[in-house]
Amino acid sequence: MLAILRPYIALYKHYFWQILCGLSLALLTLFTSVFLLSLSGWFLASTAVVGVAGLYTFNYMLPAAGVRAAAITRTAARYMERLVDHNTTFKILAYLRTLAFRKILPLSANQLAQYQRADLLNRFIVDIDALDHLYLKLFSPIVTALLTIGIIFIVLSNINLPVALIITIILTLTLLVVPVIFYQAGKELGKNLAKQQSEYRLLLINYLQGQAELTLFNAQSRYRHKLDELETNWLRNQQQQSNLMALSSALVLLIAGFLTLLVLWLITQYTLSPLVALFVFVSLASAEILAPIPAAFIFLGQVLTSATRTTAIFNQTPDIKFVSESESQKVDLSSAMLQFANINFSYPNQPFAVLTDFSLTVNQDEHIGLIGKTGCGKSTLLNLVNRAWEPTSGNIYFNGTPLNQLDEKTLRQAIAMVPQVIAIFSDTLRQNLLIGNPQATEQQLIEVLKQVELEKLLNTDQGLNLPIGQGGRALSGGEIRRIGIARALLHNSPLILMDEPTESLDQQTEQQIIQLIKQTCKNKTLIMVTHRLTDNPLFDRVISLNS
Ligand SMILES: Nc1ncnc2c1ncn2[C@@H]1O[C@H](COP(=O)(O)OP(=O)(O)OP(=O)(O)O)[C@@H](O)[C@H]1O
Repeated sequence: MLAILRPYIALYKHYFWQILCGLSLALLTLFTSVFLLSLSGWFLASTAVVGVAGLYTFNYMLPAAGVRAAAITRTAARYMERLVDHNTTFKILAYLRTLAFRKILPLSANQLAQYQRADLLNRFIVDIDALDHLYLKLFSPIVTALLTIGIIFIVLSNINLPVALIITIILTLTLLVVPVIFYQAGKELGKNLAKQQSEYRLLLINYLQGQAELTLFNAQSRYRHKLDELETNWLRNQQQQSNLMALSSALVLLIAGFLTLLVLWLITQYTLSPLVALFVFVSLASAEILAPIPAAFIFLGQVLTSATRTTAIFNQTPDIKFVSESESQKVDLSSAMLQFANINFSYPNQPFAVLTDFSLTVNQDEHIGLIGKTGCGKSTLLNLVNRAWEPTSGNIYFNGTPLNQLDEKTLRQAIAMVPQVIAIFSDTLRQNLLIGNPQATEQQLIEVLKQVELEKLLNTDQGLNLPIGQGGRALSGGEIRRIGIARALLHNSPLILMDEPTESLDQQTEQQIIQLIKQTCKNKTLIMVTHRLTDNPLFDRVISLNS
């Protein structure tokens, strides 16, 4: 268990002072609680003893002021403790989330393919969120309770060692044994809850994304039934978890009550010093010290599952490694010549080779059309140039330098890609274009929109700030391709890769796009995957991958 949590606990050293401050405030809160209880108890008992006779002789003011001061200090300290602890937790979560993002980004398509998108999102949000229990509900209360018990023992042992020992032993045993019982009782439940939460999100996201199809095929209710079933089970488990938590609080209260009775009995039995009455209040307050801990252990199963799932992401090392900028070979980026030398490639766990001993030289400013039967490996070839995948053997050279000796920035500068499916982000037209080149000026953006014949998108009051994508202005298939081409043009790289840019377009739009590519790629090297021989006039050479 510790091995799973160690990497996350190790993070706490970066937040040492904040954690120390949080712990001190937690201690202050607990001690003012004990003090408040003791003083109020004493005050009530004393006023009862002196009765009306003490109206003019008993000093009511000082203890009353003490009670008020303790109550205010307790509230303020609790508030400050929550503020500091939550701040620390948010900082830790922010660090973990940034780390997870940094780990996910360089993973290859193959590595990411093992996760469903919704599952990845789940790990990123829910699992990392669950780790906040670790500090807020486990680490901080346990350390505070241990310190409090230690300090209570030191103070009480000076008054009466045997009773102090009895209280300390009972509190320590409760701290050690009760959480273990509740951890065991809640372990499976926690695992199931983490799993069910993740499954529910996955199913819900699929349901929402595929709602149009589900409605068209009248399959909504069947899918909904699955979702409802999962939700019912999930709620049942949540209810069981709440029952366990209630049971843990009841048990802790019972132990605190028992301890109080025991101390009272000891005082009356052995007529101990009146100061020992303080022990009664400590026993009463012990419920506050211990109560959060068994409940936290019920969540431990969930935290462990989330930690395991998060660590699985953190431990992935990218399949494809880029050399650093300082190690990178310098290449000329004003033009592009590409050589494929004896490339062999097969996808992991696939029995057949997609490319076998493939060699080709694409000269500077040459336009190559890649054709071949569906599934023969055309898109794969472009992805090898992009280094989304690595050839099993053989090398690809850009202007004479092997691709794997270029750092990522240089490679991305060298290549612009128009993929088969172009992502339109739910953002403004401007931001969607700036993906191609964040430094592009307003004038360049307008110019490129004219080049790809999309200037009509500027005919609104919003201009480049027109929202597009989900929730914004809808774009036709041809317009989306043009946005893809516009991004590639803005990128201004010497090599352009296009994966079926005219696929599923009508003949007229297809011809317009071909003309557009012809014009805009005049002084660039182009490799374009196509199924259509009508694209032929665009190419200097057509390469068939079938042969
Ligand atoms: N990630 C992957 N894992 C395993 N096999 C894959 C993967 N991607 C593609 N393939 C397989 O590799 C082969 C080549 O795929 P690729 O997409 O390169 O073909 P293509 O020639 O571009 O096809 P199309 O013309 O239909 O787009 C196909 O048999 C495909 O099923």
